[in-house]
Amino acid sequence: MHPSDTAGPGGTASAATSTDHAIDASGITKDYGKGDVLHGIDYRVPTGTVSALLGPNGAGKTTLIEILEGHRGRTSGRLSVLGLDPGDRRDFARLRTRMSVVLQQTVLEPGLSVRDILRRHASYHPDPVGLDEILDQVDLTAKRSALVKSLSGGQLRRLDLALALTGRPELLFLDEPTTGLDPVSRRRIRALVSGLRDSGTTVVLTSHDLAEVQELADRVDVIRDGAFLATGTPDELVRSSSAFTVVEFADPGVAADRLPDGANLVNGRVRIHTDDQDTVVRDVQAWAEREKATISGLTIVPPTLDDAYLAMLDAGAQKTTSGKAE
Ligand SMILES: Nc1ncnc2c1ncn2[C@@H]1O[C@H](COP(=O)(O)OP(=O)(O)OP(=O)(O)O)[C@@H](O)[C@H]1O
Repeated sequence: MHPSDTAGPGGTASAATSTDHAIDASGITKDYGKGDVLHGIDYRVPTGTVSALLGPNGAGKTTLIEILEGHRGRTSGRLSVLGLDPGDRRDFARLRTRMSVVLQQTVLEPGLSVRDILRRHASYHPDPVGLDEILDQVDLTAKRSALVKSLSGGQLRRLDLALALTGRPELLFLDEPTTGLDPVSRRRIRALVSGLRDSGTTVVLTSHDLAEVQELADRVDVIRDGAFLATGTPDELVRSSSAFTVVEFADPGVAADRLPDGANLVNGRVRIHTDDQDTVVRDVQAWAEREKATISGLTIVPPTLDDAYLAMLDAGAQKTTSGKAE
């Protein structure tokens, strides 16, 4: 889509030049006509990093990403993407050669071969990645002569990615890049994204696969109801969340009322949730000595980004609920 709806205050804001941040947005609002769905978003993405944008359905992710891509106008706020303003028609045209977008679904001509579609796309760019190299990167070498209409869903997604990478974009927007891919392709695409970042490409990722986000993202922004709830590295978000570490060991066969404080028996294992694993492990050892119980198969599983994200949304929901009640 061309930025036909980019008129408005956003379209006239001047773009600051910024080399250390591929994206530098402040005070972005969006009103589709029924009130703001983005409430003054400040969003900065350092150059050469992978940033993930997370949030529940309707949070405003697509709206924000489309504004950053120049496919949607903002109501107000300042925005610089690669030093240009995507809301400005001329800047948008310049940005198109420097950034790429991989959507979940793209319509490609079904009667063209993979090779022909990639060659044609390469002709739009001054310094395209070579055909063999790009096919290898997305693992489609064996399909170079296949027609688009004969490709599987996963192969189409990889072709989309190849098209996006052909022009060596400085900034890449990826929407659920590995959804629908088999585990081997998924691993390969993740390695490809890491490699892009290592070579200086900035990647903005939206994904509901939080294990993938935890593996790939240098930073994560969580948006809810049009405002950021949290920002940080995956580790920072996990550490600052109220999600628990789980300490577990095999059921030593003691009576339920003699288990350690706060412990539950789950599927033949004693399970304790804690935010202080060292104390729990010490307490469990002391308990075992007292009870003459044998501890075996002890595991300590720290919270994941998935756990932290759910705890964060839960806490946000509780805040909203208590706010309404007051
Ligand atoms: N074209 C539109 N016209 C009017 N309202 C819209 C339009 N697009 C989105 N909205 C509203 O803006 C809000 C944010 O929607 P948006 O699609 O940005 O959320 P999202 O986080 O991408 O959600 P999802 O994960 O479901 O795709 C929602 O309340 C939605 O109903």
